[in-house]
Amino acid sequence: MAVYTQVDDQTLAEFLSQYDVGEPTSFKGIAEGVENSNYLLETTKARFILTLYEKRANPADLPYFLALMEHIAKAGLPAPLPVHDKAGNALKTLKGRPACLISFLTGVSVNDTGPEQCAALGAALAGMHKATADFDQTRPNDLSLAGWHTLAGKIGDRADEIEPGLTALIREELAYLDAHWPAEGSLPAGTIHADLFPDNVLMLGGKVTGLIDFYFSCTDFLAYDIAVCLNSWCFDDAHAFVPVRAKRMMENYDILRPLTATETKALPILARGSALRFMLTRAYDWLNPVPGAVVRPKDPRDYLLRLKFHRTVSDAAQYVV
Ligand SMILES: Nc1ncnc2c1ncn2[C@@H]1O[C@H](COP(=O)(O)OP(=O)(O)O)[C@@H](O)[C@H]1O
Ligand SMILES: N[C@@H](CCOP(=O)(O)O)C(=O)O
Repeated sequence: MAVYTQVDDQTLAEFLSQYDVGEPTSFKGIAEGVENSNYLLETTKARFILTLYEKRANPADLPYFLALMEHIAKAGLPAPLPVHDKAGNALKTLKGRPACLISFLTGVSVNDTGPEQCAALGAALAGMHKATADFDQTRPNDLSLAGWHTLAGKIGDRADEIEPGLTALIREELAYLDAHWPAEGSLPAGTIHADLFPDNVLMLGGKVTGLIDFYFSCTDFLAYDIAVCLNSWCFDDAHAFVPVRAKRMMENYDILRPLTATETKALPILARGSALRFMLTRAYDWLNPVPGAVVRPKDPRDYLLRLKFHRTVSDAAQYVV
């Protein structure tokens, strides 16, 4: 459960008086997520999510994230719509933290990532990439190569507390990625979600009803988003890769936005980078728990296993056979 900052009733009432959203009828901390504090708010008018931005969120990036969500929602895709207060502001301050009220989307966070769900994901991801083609704001991906080096430096040799030999493996992998990561301009780029894990996709009856948690979104290779989804959707509970999931996801993505041959060829290296990225953030959080926070840290070793798998892949065709 991720609640780092507690909000009491009186503070909430004062905050809500700045909006035209009705009176609160229920307010609960949400039992998922690891990055920010999230509350489900029900009022006499509607349901909302109240987010207080924590640790990794850079306040300077928040206007970008909110504008992006608004752009996607207005394009007719199921993204949360930021709620503006009576003075027209969406980004506010609560308990000394940046905060925002966003619309509540119906649906259930995906927990079965079978082929049908992966197919629906592929179409939704391509739809998002198409809908953001005319989004004119940009944000560098601060969790790409340079950011991985910074994180690895902060973790240092404590990585061996997670698994003996991990420090050396991280060093070796970073050297490989430095030498092989695609150069800027070599692959189609645009706005990516960058964290489209199953818990950030809501579905009902097999249909995508919500794309949420845009707080790592940035401008990067579009195919990197596919690599993130290969990692987070296409492995089973025993961390074995399931090619039929990848096949259905990529087939459906391709219908809306066909991948170029260069993008397909780059998938193994993008998947290696993406596996390392999530292993590093998880490793950092594992080794540096936030005192007093209500949060369930995620296991970095799951992504170490994925990384080891991608190291055996020399051709993207191996992902779909
Ligand atoms: N707009 C929304 N509509 C419905 N549920 C949401 C919405 N935003 C977040 N949630 C719920 O809150 C949980 C945590 O949100 P998330 O943005 O993933 O948090 P974090 O950034 O801390 O990881 C989600 O798994 C989902 O259950
Ligand atoms: N998806 C990341 C963690 C980021 O948190 P999220 O709950 O916002 O997805 C991971 O699984 O490591």
